[in-house]
Amino acid sequence: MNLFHVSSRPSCPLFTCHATAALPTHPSPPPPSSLTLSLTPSTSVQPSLACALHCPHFQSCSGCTHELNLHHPIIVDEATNFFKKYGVSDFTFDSCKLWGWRCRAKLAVRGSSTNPLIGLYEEGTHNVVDIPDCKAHHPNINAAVDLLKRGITEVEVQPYDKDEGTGDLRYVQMAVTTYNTSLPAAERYKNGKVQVTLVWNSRNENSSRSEKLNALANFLWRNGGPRNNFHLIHSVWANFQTSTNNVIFGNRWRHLLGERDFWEHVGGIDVSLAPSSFGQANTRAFNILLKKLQKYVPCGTSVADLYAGAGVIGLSLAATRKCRSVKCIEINKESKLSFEKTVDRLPATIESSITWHHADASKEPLSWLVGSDVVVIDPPRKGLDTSLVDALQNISSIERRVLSSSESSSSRVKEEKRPWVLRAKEASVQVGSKTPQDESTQSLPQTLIYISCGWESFKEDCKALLSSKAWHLEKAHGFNFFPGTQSIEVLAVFKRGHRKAKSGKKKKKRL
Ligand SMILES: C[S@@+](CC[C@H](N)C(=O)[O-])C[C@H]1O[C@@H](n2cnc3c(N)ncnc32)[C@H](O)[C@@H]1O
Repeated sequence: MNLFHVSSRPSCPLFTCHATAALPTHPSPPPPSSLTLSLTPSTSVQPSLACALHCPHFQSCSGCTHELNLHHPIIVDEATNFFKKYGVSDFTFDSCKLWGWRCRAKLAVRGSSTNPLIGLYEEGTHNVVDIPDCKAHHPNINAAVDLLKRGITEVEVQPYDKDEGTGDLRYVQMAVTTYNTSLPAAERYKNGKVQVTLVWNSRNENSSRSEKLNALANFLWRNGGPRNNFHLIHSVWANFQTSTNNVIFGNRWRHLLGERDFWEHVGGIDVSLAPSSFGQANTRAFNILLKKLQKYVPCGTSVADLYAGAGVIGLSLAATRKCRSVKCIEINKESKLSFEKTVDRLPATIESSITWHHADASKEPLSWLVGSDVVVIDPPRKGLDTSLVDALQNISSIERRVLSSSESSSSRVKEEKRPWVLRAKEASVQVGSKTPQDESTQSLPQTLIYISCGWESFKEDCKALLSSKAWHLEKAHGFNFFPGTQSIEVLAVFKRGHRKAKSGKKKKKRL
């Protein structure tokens, strides 16, 4: 049985752009799969010629909105102009991997047991479009979807019917790990294994139809597990959800088969990601972003990682930048376990004080900023909570107040009494022998690194931060995290205060 669905990569014709990397200047091989473009507003990209999606589901599926020029979403031009207006004229855009980039997909399951449909909703409806040949998916997600469909039919699983609230299988999450050290590095990506989470329409594993769930999991393992020529399935999990709203996952997760731990290697560290934890969909692009990010964090600094998920960003910085301390703040308690596992694999030589806090970054945001030199924020698409924007806008005056009060009260340290702050601190994980720093004597961040997946909200937040004059923009980079769409990931570096005038010797005027 051939489980490996191989899609032929579309050939990519020559395009024109101003690039820092050496680009072909004459008709020659296709461009590398990843390019860093240093863009000026005059950058020209020939419209219809450049790298195209070539996906049979384009227009029926709502996943991709753009078919041409995957390497250069139109929004990049807008971003280039935006950053130029705010003093950054060397915005770069990394086109990353254009096809087969999605390593994490949440797909709806509908239809019937003899004709299951697995895919995304048609725009503006709850009709599911089957997308077996999706060009954005890692090819092994498509192979696992194919296997799952066969299992649904063989085991006679009823896909969910939203109108009636009947059926068993509602959604499936597929996550690919591309980290297998038993293979040469060049072979690892394409041989990624898939962690499958079946979202089952029952309260728990004791429901009358859980026999079907186990039979489906066994089918996947028998036909895609380690005993097959091609080992496709990493593990099978169940999530139980009976709610009638649109929330995909319920609160109950069960590991059914295969390896419990799911490892990926990004930003220089091994990262554990449970299916319940947030994970970036584009593993390769995320790795490129993390490497860029590391350059902006001086060695030995203290970092606050807000909206941290399983702490991948903070822990990658702890390892590569030898941070004095790293503090991760995340609202989803499910990410805690993955954080702890990742920490267990960090090199023993790391001496940072590392903590993870189950907390809402919008409540008392200042309490998370105090004591850090660098704050990294990576919010969901809707952008920053107003309370955090306020704290960042007023950071200079707050700092003056904090410093003067700590001077006047010299060694008197105010006891923390606010219950929500105390609760969040209690719910924290502390790693390493070093105790967290005494925050009462510390200053506030001088560097703010904003990682954004929502361009519209980023622009608003950025304007608000700059209007306060507390920050200026120093650098900005874009990454093609979602080729085929008009969304890009942005990494923007802000520094405190006014931009320093460029030092250059002015020629003396002759009198
Ligand atoms: C875009 S993800 C980034 C996660 C992480 N930085 C990473 O790259 O893996 C945003 C994260 O913010 C978390 N989040 C959302 N609202 C939050 C809040 N008010 N306080 C803290 N975390 C929040 C989400 O649960 C999610 O894990």
